[in-house]
Amino acid sequence: MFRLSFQPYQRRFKQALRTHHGLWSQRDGILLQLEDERGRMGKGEIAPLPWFGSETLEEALYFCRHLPARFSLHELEAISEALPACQFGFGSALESLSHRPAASENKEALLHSALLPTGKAALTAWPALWKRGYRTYKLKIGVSSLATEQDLCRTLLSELPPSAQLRLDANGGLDAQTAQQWLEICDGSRPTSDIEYLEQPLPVNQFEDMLRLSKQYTTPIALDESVATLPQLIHCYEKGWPGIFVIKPAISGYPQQLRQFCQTHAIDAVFSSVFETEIGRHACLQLAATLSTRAVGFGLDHWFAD
Ligand SMILES: O=C(O)CCC(=O)C1=CC=C[C@@H](O)[C@@H]1C(=O)O
Ligand SMILES: [Mg+2]
Repeated sequence: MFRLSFQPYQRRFKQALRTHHGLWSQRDGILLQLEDERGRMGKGEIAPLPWFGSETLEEALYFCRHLPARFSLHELEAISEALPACQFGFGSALESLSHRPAASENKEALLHSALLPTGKAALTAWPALWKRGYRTYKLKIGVSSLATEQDLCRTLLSELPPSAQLRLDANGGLDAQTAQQWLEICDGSRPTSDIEYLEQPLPVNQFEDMLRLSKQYTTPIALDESVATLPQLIHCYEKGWPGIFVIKPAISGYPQQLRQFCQTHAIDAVFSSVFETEIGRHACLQLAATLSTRAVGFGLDHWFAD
């Protein structure tokens, strides 16, 4: 049997993150601790991202508040699929309690990608991140006009050193025509271009259009919102998605199930943060270290006040 203690937290961003979903200025989450009958303790984090399809913070708090004072492993392993952030938080706490040390020594070998501020601020932000060792950057698009963002992207690519890689993330904010225009530019600048991939160009309900585009252009397309939870990821895999899968472990569901799927299916995965704290980040990077070779999207500490 287990007992739970938990604490909601808030982390304000230094500057609001502007994406096609809107403005996001504060990360709200829950830190939890499990204790078993042998006195072993395990820490976990619940970091919901409702606009990606996870539960809300309120739903996660309701779940935590309504667990009995002592509960069984069965109850821990039977959390609803409607609560993927809770599944991750309790699943990773269980792993840390039983000291399931995944290949954490690889964590240090991970390459990291830094999320740039949206718009022209990206041009002044990347040099300091370069000095800190980042060689992969992500730029949000699908927020301003196509012409404005394409000019910005061209300027950024002209400034970045040749060894840098750039990821473009539309958060589903393009339509088929503008996605095609972006892919023309991306393909047109290959092979010298540093554009690694175009992330979630179209809304989740346009899978077939993204599948068609993935066959028409060389630049890889990465699904993110479309594969936010493990059931969604499996669904897109079974529909034959040939491209990259962006995995946000903290909202994907049980880490055990995610590990199992990725170990048995050779998918091209990029592990990505949801701006969680060090507790959730540690659990996510333990997964990334053994399941992907691409830079991980956890270069976010510059988004928070020191
Ligand atoms: O993946 C990364 O490189 C950093 C994390 C990141 O970009 C995101 C985290 C959470 C919500 C989103 O706005 C955004 C994304 O779409 O990937
Ligand atoms: Mg994304």
